Amino acid sequence: MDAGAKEQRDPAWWGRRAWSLLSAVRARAPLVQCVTNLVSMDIAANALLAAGASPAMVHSLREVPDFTPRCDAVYVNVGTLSEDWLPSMRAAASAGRPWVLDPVAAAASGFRMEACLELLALRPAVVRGNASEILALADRSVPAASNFKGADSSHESVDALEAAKSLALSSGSVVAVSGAVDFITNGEQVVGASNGVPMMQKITATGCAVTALIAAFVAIEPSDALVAAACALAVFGLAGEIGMESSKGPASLRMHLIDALYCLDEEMVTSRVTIALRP
Ligand SMILES: Nc1ncnc2c1ncn2[C@@H]1O[C@H](COP(=O)(O)OP(=O)(O)O)[C@@H](O)[C@H]1O
Ligand SMILES: Cc1ncsc1CCOP(=O)(O)O
Ligand SMILES: [Mg+2]
Repeated sequence: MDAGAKEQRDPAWWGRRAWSLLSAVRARAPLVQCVTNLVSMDIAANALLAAGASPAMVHSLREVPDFTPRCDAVYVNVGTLSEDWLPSMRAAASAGRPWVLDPVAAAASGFRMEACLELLALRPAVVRGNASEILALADRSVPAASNFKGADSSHESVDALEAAKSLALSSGSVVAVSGAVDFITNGEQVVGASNGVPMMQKITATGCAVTALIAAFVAIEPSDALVAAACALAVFGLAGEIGMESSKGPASLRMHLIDALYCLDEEMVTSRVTIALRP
């Protein structure tokens, strides 16, 4: 990105970009193969459908050669990793389609960390995790931290910003750290997306669902994964904000977030998406 391009990327530019990518998802309904965890399957598929994409939860190794090449993007998520599924993840990630990785609870075990690092070496377009996951991946270790919370983060997204940058440089992938502010970086530029509500952390697999949405946006914009990831995170966060207006707690937010994602219009997206290039 040259200096001229940077200057054009004001908040209004991001709003228009988010709307154009969401509109393209709706128009083209990209097919997204999801090799994802058992907890997330329902919300990830429903989030993709509400946004206009076509989800397919296909994880048999024997189906990858026929199915994956016909997909517009692949989503790999290690949340309920088992030895049986790892070969499918490897194969789907290696099928030549743009793909994204969600390293759920990367520090849960040596097995999971090794699997994440092996998958990362297959060059996802984007890796999206919470702060604890990105810190662990960047460190390539399973720390004996007393505050380890499994799939939940025990850090703020800003705590993982430097780790995200170094992980992006070492892996060649765009790295997105979610949280109160979502940071998205290719190691050089950093973009912050500030949409969302804290209650989203109280719904299981919202992180998994937003990573699925990133895959749909990457299917539309494979040559600019940084922009695709930032816009997907902001759009999902905005759906959370609008959904929260009618919600009493996590269960109703889950429903209203999906409805809001489906109902987003140009005015809402261009006026409320909050994305900015960080200095
Ligand atoms: N404190 C917060 N304020 C606003 N949005 C948040 C907050 N924490 C998380 N989110 C949003 O919730 C979604 C899931 O993020 P996160 O909880 O970090 O992931 P995970 O579920 O993988 O731990 C993202 O869209 C993120 O932007
Ligand atoms: C609770 C849980 N356990 C294994 S996968 C999973 C879901 C994690 O979802 P998220 O990373 O979006 O919180
Ligand atoms: Mg997660």
